[in-house]
Amino acid sequence: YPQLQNEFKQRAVKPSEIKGSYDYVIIGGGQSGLVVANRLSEDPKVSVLVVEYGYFDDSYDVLDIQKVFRDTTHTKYNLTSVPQTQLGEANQVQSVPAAAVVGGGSAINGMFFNRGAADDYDNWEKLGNPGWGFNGLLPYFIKSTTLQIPDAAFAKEFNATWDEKVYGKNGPIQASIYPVQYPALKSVWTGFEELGAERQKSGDDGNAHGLFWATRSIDDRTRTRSYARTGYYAPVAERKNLDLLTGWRVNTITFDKKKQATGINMQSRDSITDAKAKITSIKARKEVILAAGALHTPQILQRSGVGPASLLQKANVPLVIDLPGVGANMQDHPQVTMIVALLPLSLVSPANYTSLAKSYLSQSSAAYLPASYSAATLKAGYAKQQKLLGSSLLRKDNAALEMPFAGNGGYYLLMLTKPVSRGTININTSNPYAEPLVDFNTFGNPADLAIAMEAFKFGRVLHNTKTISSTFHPVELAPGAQVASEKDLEKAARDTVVSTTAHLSGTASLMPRELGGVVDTELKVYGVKGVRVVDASVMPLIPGAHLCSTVYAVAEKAADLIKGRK
Ligand SMILES: Cc1cc2nc3c(=O)[nH]c(=O)nc-3n(C[C@H](O)[C@H](O)[C@H](O)COP(=O)(O)OP(=O)(O)OC[C@H]3O[C@@H](n4cnc5c(N)ncnc54)[C@H](O)[C@@H]3O)c2cc1C
Repeated sequence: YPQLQNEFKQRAVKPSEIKGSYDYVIIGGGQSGLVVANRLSEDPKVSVLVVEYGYFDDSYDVLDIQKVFRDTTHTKYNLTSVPQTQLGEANQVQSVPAAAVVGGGSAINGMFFNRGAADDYDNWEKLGNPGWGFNGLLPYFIKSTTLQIPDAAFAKEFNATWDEKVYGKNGPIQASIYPVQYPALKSVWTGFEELGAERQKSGDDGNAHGLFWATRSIDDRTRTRSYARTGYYAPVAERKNLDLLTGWRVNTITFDKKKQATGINMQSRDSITDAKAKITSIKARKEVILAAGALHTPQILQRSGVGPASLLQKANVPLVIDLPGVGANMQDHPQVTMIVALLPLSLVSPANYTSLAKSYLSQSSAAYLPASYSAATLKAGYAKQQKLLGSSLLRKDNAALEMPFAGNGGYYLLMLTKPVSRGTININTSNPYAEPLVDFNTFGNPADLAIAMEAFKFGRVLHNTKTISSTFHPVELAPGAQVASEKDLEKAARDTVVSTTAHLSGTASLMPRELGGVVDTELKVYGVKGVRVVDASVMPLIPGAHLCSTVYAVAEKAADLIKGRK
């Protein structure tokens, strides 16, 4: 790839070159961290340090879209969840995917690049966050992207459509409709239509329901990955006011007596097992910005004394501010596999959807929350979420299930897009420097289990449509036709559910403090000064989409807020 050399441009600072203070210190050079670093350093008078635990990965495999699921163990954290006793015995401990590399999740993800329905983001606004609905985010979805129009012959053959208005023309991330498709895709499409799924011009204009062409974060000119490093970092790597330090871990944010953040403590990654390792302090003259992802942002806050008081007491961490929401409200998209359409619950389960949604709405709101959600604020926040989610489940223009389809006749991923169970990410109280304890609490709320069982049944209905059955003659390999009774379907769901689609979110939520929120509408952490969160942790409700596109929009909006442009 000689033509791609520029994509790997870098100016890695050596530890000895690091200055003692910067205007902004960004924790994490992953996806959101690089967006904010780029935008803040546009002003040459402003100095920015990014501290990233991972390293640059200059392997061309990163860019090669055929290597999308290559072995990335060297660019990931290696951890598993706590046992989830509500799941099948062999399925309780699950891996927790999280990137550790410059570019973060955007460097290793599957390059699905879609947005949730307008209703998903409007729910953020309805939780008490003016400016954070779909219309408030749309300018940032546009700013972060460039749409690459597919070849006309391809578009005609596959009837591919899109809405140019909702993408940018010069945004850093290339969004394309991938023009290499199996011809049999058309038959899968027809099968969905037989069941009443509606074709949309686009899913990214707020209409993410029914059938539509989703974009991928792929630069179609070179058929390579377009990600935060190529789009946001490489073009500005030479800026002298932007330092990126790799292979270092931020331990804590430091505060003065007035709870004003003063900077960070950090140590080199190769010293983290050494109890006597040298700790380096860096001052932040203006702000410390957390972009460490939904897994580590709550851990760093808790380690710094910002989090649930009882947890911090157990861990012997001196309390700066009691914020029960740090590490709570954790959401991901669980998936059950039966070996893209975004389907409203009414389509997945025409006979039962009203009763499913109503039975969820009639639950006592605190009934299925994790035991650690003792704070009244967390319960109040979930009660408000329950009303919004319940009514979204009843809507016909919002989806409860995602089924991406490729047209190769198999492999249906059934992803629950509106999980109602809530998990936690907390520091390990016996060692806050070990990896955090992740409890997805998948199916903690029986409403998620009920929807997963309906998803299995829907897959069978789809296989039996005239077009799909006659084109593919599908044979169900898993869970298998013998799994028919409600009891067996429930067991299959518990035994096979995958807790994550690598969409960890919500652990430092954008919500009013009295609803268990952690950051305000300017993404400032409640109760302290000079700390913001700009990553996937702030999403108060997980949108019904893969998260990358929303992370770019949130980080772009965050950068404007920090610069004082609203
Ligand atoms: C395997 C995988 C597949 C995915 N597939 C898709 C997909 O196909 N489509 C899609 O839309 N989304 C996908 N996602 C989700 C999406 O990529 C993420 O939601 C998004 O990248 C998260 O961005 P972020 O900025 O919140 O965190 P990240 O990009 O994870 O950035 C956090 C960074 O902080 C660093 N860090 C953490 N702790 C510290 C510390 N103490 N000190 C210094 N640095 C630290 C980490 O090393 C990391 O680089 C996938 C994610 C993964 C992991």
